[in-house]
Amino acid sequence: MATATSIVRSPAALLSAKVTVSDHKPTPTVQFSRFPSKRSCFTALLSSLHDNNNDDDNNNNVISHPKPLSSSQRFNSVSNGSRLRVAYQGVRGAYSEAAAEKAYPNCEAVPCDQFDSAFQAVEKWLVDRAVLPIENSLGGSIHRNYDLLLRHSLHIVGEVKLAVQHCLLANHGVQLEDLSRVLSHPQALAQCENTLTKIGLSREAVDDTALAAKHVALHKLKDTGAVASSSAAKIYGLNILAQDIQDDCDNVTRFLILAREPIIPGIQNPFKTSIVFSLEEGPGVLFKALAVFALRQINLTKIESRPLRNQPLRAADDNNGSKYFDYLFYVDFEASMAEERAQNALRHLKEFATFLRVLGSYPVDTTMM
Ligand SMILES: O=C(O)C(=O)C[C@]1(C(=O)O)C=C[C@@H](O)C=C1
Repeated sequence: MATATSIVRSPAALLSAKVTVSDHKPTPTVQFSRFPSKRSCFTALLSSLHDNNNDDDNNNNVISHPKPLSSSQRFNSVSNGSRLRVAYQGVRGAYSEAAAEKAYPNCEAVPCDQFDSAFQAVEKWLVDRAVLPIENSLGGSIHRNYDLLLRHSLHIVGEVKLAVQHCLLANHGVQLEDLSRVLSHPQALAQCENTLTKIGLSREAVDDTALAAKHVALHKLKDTGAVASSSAAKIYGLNILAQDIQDDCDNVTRFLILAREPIIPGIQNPFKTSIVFSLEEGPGVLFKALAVFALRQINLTKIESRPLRNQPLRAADDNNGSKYFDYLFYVDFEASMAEERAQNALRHLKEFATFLRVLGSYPVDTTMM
């Protein structure tokens, strides 16, 4: 199993935190001797690297001239032979760590306290990739990551589907009847909604499933359990009271793999492309947008709409004082950007979209089909 390192939040650990940037960019190893106590490790880490990066950017503008990866490179280690560093949100034992290891079996999985920190870790060259959840078959979309995809400029270079099997965990000696409360990530609580209602436990949300397990173990709680993985049970020394407590046995979370550079899209394997666009207000405009794919026999696998945050409302053209909500549309379609039909579809969409960005064209994870 890959070891989790470096990006930590406990102040004690910060005293010895050491981060080595293992990719092509010659940013030096960063060592911390001391941090202001209340400041998050990550924030301090970023600002300490900021000056370095600025210098570098001014000199050779590395970040604004990305070097595309080939699609086969997705599974390799970095070019200098060291292990790929992959950021995930959560602590050891989180499903996201398992997803990072499924994507890159020999990687060094790097925990981050927030999704945003994982994005920034890639952007600041602290890690090589980030693996972040985007949707779940029971709980639906992880909206925060949709929003972050647009706020940051990373590229989607792959996807990973992970079967999520939740357990109800408690300290040794604690029985189901002793529990009145359960902690977990909101998605995990939503995926076990029916089971938890049947048992009659109150729910409390924390940042990730493994953190819930860690908290229950650390504080030796007797009335509180955690919904988390069997590997979290092992890591934090908890007892598994019940297994497979998700509301449907087919519980799958889809994660995106993010990198600084896009991959060169291929046509040998099934590819998927993710885009985001906005449209003028008007009857049938979304219908017209989706038709650019239907006309070319391109199958859509996902559509998600999110409010356009910097311009959430738009006045109606007829000047009657009414206002519309403005939206961004995220669409995944089954074609590679190397295919002419995909290029034509996007050229067509561009004729009337007010904004369009390709988030990535990447191989489909076929392991769960
Ligand atoms: O809390 C975790 O263990 C996570 O990795 C996060 C997360 C999510 O955000 O959806 C990942 C997979 C499961 O769907 C539940 C939680």
